[in-house]
Amino acid sequence: MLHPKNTEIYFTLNNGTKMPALGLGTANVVKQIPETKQAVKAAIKAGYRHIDTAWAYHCEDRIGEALKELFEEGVIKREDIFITSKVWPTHWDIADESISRSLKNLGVDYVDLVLQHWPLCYSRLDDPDGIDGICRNPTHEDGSPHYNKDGDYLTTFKQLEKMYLAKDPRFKAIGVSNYPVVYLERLLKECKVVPAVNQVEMHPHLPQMELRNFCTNHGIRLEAFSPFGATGAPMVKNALVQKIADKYACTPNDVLIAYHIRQGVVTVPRSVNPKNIVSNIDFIPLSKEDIHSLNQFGVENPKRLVDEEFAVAVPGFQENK
Ligand SMILES: NC(=O)C1=CN([C@@H]2O[C@H](COP(=O)(O)OP(=O)(O)OC[C@H]3O[C@@H](n4cnc5c(N)ncnc54)[C@H](OP(=O)(O)O)[C@@H]3O)[C@@H](O)[C@H]2O)C=CC1
Ligand SMILES: O=C1O[C@H](CO)[C@@H](O)[C@@H]1O
Repeated sequence: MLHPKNTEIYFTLNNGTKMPALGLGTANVVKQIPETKQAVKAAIKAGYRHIDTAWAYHCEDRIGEALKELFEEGVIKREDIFITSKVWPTHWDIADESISRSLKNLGVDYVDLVLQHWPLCYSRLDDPDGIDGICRNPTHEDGSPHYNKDGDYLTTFKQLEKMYLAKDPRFKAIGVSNYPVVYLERLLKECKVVPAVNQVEMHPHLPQMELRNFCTNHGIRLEAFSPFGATGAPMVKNALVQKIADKYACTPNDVLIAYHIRQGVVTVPRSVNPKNIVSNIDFIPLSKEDIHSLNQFGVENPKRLVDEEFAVAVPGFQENK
């Protein structure tokens, strides 16, 4: 039976926007940021039509260079691709400014999706070595996160909602990231717009079953970040994933991507290696039974692999520290 490639699968968001199931992640480690441009060009030429980025990744300008060349070469037009950017906690109360900064760096008039990156409010501290002169992860002298104590994390989404309801042409949809169920419950009580997406860490060690059920019931599309377990791709070495890969004669990465797409979850694996970028396109017809066994593995062995210390204020993070 002929299957589509992962890059040919699209999901519809709650406002009718169509989002490619597979995207290229661009949260590259600092030393690999210069490789972002070639990674984006390789991905687009391989058939990817979705780029996941953020102000905080400090690479939107390099993505912009890649897109400029791809548009000029006639490889793609702006309307052919889906771009996500995100508003970082340093910009919790100036989402408008953050969006404008990202569009300038990307060299585009609009993005398809804007996410509130974290439900947190950081102080905005000057940092000549930071991003746009701002310290990305401000801390107190004791190393604890330098939150803005007067800030309310929901302010950011409320600002996005206000711009969205005013039909701001700079984006098509709005959403959140790293929102636990309890924060989504508050958002749904206080806001009019249901987030189109909630981007969270998901993989067989973190199946997020409660969040998955909640988001499905409320029409919020889940998007899996760190599908391979972040830098070094630790999930690739998982014994159950490797056993299932052997069964389908595919790579563990293929299983880790199909695990999401077969459950209606968008995923955005990161790579700067053109061979890996191409290999992540292969669709695997993962069975319901194999998906269930992967979910059950995580239910029995829950493990957050991207447990950011700066997220200590968010329920569900740093709990085992
Ligand atoms: N909203 C949020 O708070 C967050 C969002 N994200 C988003 O999710 C994206 C992906 O998550 P991320 O944590 O970056 O990492 P991933 O889980 O995607 O893993 C990336 C690693 O996998 C390796 N890899 C990729 N493809 C293959 C392959 N076919 N074979 C072997 N190894 C492979 C990469 O190495 P190589 O480059 O050598 O291929 C890299 O080391 C991010 O880039 C970002 O866009 C991530 C974290 C938080
Ligand atoms: O999106 C993000 O990527 C980095 C690295 O994983 C993380 O700090 C942030 O939430």
